[in-house]
Amino acid sequence: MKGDDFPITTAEEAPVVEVDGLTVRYRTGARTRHTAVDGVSLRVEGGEIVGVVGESGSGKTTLGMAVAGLGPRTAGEIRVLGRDLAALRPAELRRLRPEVQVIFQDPHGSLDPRQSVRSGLRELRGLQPERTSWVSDEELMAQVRLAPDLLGRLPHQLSGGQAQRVCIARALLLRPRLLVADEPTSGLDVSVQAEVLGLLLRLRETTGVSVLFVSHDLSVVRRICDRVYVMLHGRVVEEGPAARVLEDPVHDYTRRLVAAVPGRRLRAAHAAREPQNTGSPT
Ligand SMILES: Nc1ncnc2c1ncn2[C@@H]1O[C@H](COP(=O)(O)OP(=O)(O)OP(=O)(O)O)[C@@H](O)[C@H]1O
Repeated sequence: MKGDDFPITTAEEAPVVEVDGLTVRYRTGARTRHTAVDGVSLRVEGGEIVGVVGESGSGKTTLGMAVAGLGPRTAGEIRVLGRDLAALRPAELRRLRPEVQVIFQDPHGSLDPRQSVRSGLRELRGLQPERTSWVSDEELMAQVRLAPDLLGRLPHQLSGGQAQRVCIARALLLRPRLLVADEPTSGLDVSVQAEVLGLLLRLRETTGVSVLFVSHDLSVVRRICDRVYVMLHGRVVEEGPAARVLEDPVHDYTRRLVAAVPGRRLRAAHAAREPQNTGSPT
């Protein structure tokens, strides 16, 4: 089999991502290591939105970056569409890489400040011409509910919400099976946050994309996630359907996290699980 031509297992056949016993240790000095992720196992099925929650420093970002193939892995296995990332040859890895795209907290920081939206998309198309030919720039903008005249703008001419939608559009252009979204709405106003969450839910319906949603905000997680993993000191201490975990937590730590959320916000998030108003182009 040619290295760049192996068949990628479809989401129907294998989970989009399976993580088994993942451990990540950072070197913190000549003789010291910090274990940021400690034997974590998780899976994300096709079309699922799966949350990873926990306090600051619990290892969420480290886990998300390892799943995206962008961060270190000390031990354990990460399988994307049934393929063990560590066992792939470079050409196979290059082929698999676009299947997982990342959206970060700071959309402006993720965009090249000198590039208009359109020239940024052009550059991505140049890198992956076959994978990106399925959609025009204008259609892509419509998918993320952005007006086409924003294509000519530079990042600093976009609001935070618009810039995050551009980042989502850039990720979608590559037709990924998984979005790793690391606190994607944390820097946004509440109403803009709701629009971006609504957009992610709608994209899941229209494209079948799965999302690994990293967040410390339980009301946001309750609003969009099907299942959730709760992390403490690098370990998963509780997992299950988001409704069960956040409304009837078993682990003391999860109880404390839930208790810290003003009651009204979790109830509002519960109500917001109903059909979304994703807003019109902005
Ligand atoms: N490059 C690094 N070198 C050393 N330690 C690191 C490094 N990156 C992260 N850490 C440590 O690993 C632990 C997990 O960090 P991580 O960023 O994954 O947590 P997090 O749950 O995403 O936190 P936050 O919500 O604040 O982003 C923390 O104790 C952090 O200080």
